[in-house]
Amino acid sequence: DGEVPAGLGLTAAEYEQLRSTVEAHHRYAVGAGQCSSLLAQRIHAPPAAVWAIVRRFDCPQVYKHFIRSCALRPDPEAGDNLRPGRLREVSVISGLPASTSTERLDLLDDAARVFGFSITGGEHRLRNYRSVTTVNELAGPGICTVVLESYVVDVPDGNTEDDTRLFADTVIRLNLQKLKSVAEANAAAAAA
Ligand SMILES: C[C@H](/C=C/[C@]1(O)[C@@]2(C)CO[C@]1(C)CC(=O)C2)CC(=O)O
Repeated sequence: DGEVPAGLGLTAAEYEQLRSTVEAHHRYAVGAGQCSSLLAQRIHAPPAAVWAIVRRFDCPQVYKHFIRSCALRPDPEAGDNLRPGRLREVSVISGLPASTSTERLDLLDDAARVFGFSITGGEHRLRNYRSVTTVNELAGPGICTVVLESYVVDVPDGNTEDDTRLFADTVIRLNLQKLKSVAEANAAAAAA
């Protein structure tokens, strides 16, 4: 399908560079009563520097809003290593329709720069939330990294699909903007 998803903020030529990544990592079997979305964030920092932030399953608060604390569940075999299956306990700031979240690391591929996690529990309304984030280099003048983040989630009873997507998209868009700020500030400091 040659179409370019609307609302990504990418040109057709840019999307062509990302199409294989989208098809490999950002496609879901979206069931009845679920919704899914794909967001993109352009970042003027090297992909390796952006990936170094995204890959930190143990401290998402570096680039996410609303998080009060995050603690990895101890894993005697893994120690400090981040590997699929690892769990984290997130607590969020007050004022949201949520208080805690238990999340599982699904994917951490340093070579392909693919990160994925699922929400397995907690006090919130996003059931069966699963997301994948990829960090991609865009060819072209100057350094440009495009982060793609997608998810699939159950639509809670009483909510519409559009409301659920708008809520999750809004949180993710804010997180991606913070990731951009942090990564670009780090790159500027490194260049100084
Ligand atoms: C949408 C998702 C996060 C959602 C939350 O982390 C939570 C799991 C608890 O607080 C939230 C910030 C909002 C909410 O209601 C459910 C984005 C992400 O973590 O990458």
